[in-house]
Amino acid sequence: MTPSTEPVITIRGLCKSFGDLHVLQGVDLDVFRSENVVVLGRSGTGKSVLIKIMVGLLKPDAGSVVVLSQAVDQLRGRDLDAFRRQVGFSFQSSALYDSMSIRENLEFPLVRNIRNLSRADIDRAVEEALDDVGLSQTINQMPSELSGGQRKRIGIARTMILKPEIMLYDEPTAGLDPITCIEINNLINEVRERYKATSIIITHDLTCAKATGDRVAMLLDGKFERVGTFDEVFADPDERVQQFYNYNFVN
Ligand SMILES: Nc1ncnc2c1ncn2[C@@H]1O[C@H](COP(=O)(O)OP(=O)(O)OP(=O)(O)O)[C@@H](O)[C@H]1O
Repeated sequence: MTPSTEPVITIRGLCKSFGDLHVLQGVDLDVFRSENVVVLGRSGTGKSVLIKIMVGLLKPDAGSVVVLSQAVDQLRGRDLDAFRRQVGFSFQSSALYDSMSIRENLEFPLVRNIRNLSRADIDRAVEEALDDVGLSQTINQMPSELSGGQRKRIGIARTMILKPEIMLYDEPTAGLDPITCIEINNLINEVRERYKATSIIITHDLTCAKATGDRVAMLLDGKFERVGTFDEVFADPDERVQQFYNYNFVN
């Protein structure tokens, strides 16, 4: 699928420091509708800070972040709540509630965010979301009974059940075996095909980056100094870029 030329996320001159620690130092990025953009960067380079600013959990020191035509740092109260429903955040830990069954985990965001849903509507949405991730059979199981890969898939289903326009994936393949990683990569691509969602994928896993990213943006010294296709970015002889590549495949 070819992403459109309509930007749904526009970041300009974004800066964020914590005391003397200058984490983001002028980040610029456009993300287009239905595009998968992978954000790469070493630990502590500010990937999570960037995502938190994008969903209004942190305030920038300078610069602008416009998501779905809204200036995120201006949003308050109900507007911020409505905005966050359009942006799904799939956490690294899957963030499932261990004391709830898979059905209850999937019902939770629906009941919390959408009023006046009938029992039949809820059942249909849960069944569809589970079917989308190929785990219909787990509906009455508990999270502890599932594998790490299955929990990740349920986490993605739980985020997708609200049909967000934008998906943010934080380390979607961390801690999974290579075959399960490939399944998750395929699922990320399927989500985009099925829902025309726009996705930002934070990862250290270059196989994931290559498989899912239309473009890759590498955070170096507080900026996206390298943005392009996977092959374009890693063709760069810059030592920092090559080091990132080599450590992924050698160590
Ligand atoms: N609320 C905060 N207060 C102070 N420092 C913070 C805060 N949030 C993040 N930082 C610091 O900002 C830097 C960037 O953190 P961030 O979590 O964005 O890194 P990251 O690139 O996501 O790393 P990783 O790949 O390890 O998850 C870190 O040095 C972190 O300690």
